[in-house]
Amino acid sequence: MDTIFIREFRVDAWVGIYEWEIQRAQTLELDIEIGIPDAKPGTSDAIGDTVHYGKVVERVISELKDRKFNLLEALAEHVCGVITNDFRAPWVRLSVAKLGHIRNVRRVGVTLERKRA
Ligand SMILES: Nc1nc2c(c(=O)[nH]1)N=C([C@H](O)[C@@H](O)CO)CN2
Repeated sequence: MDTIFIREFRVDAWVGIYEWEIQRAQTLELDIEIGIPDAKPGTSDAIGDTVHYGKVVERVISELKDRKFNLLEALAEHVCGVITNDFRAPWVRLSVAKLGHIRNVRRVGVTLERKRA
């Protein structure tokens, strides 16, 4: 499957189980791969035949602005749902990382892969 990628996408979000995380938003780093149906946009050359990556970035920022999650898994599930349902992507792989949370570890997080139902 052809894919679109969005890498090292930094976004502020409310996520975590500890008091300091509940009190303030933190910056996460997302890597997103989005399946696109087939080679159609390569031949049609039309933005309407593909997923507009700029719109995905805007939408993810707005989805995470005011929602609160305990777990990265739940946040990632929500974002995968938006991409498969609202952007009609057949497949998505999303990694979400917290930065500098654990000594000696630059990033910790989760990766989810989902297909459109
Ligand atoms: N599998 C997970 N483990 C942990 C998560 C999580 O979202 N998924 N979250 C935390 C805390 O919020 C932590 O990141 C604070 O530093 C711990 N483990």
